[in-house]
Amino acid sequence: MDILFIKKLTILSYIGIYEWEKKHLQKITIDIKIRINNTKKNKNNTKKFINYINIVNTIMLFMKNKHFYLIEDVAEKIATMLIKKFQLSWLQLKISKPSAIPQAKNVSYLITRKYTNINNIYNYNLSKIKK
Ligand SMILES: Nc1nc2c(c(=O)[nH]1)N=C([C@H](O)[C@@H](O)CO)CN2
Repeated sequence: MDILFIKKLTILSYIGIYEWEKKHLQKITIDIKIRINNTKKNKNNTKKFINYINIVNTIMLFMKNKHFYLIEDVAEKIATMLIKKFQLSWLQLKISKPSAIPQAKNVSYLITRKYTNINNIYNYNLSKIKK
């Protein structure tokens, strides 16, 4: 099994449950591990690949100018979006908020998600075509 690993993608975002956190940018970091099936080839017999720059740009665009309450929400939303958009079979995503607890170096939320429901993928693609 191969893994594409993006480590400590750093983003300034509006995140937190308190009122002041809606207007105050805070640093979060994201670690993502993506399972890669390296045996797949396309019609021209060349290897398919997941462009990690596209993954990063998708996350940055998603986070831009939005407020999220919980790090749990951000993890779930990004994981769902990446699985659907890039048709990933498995990913692990860790989101960290280093400034959250003064007495702790970091606080993180770690999730592992699989691509399980093909209907969701079709719905997603369809909704994009309709726009
Ligand atoms: N389980 C969680 N607990 C808390 C979160 C969170 O995202 N998930 N967030 C906060 C505050 O926003 C805190 O980070 C402010 O510094 C508190 N608890």
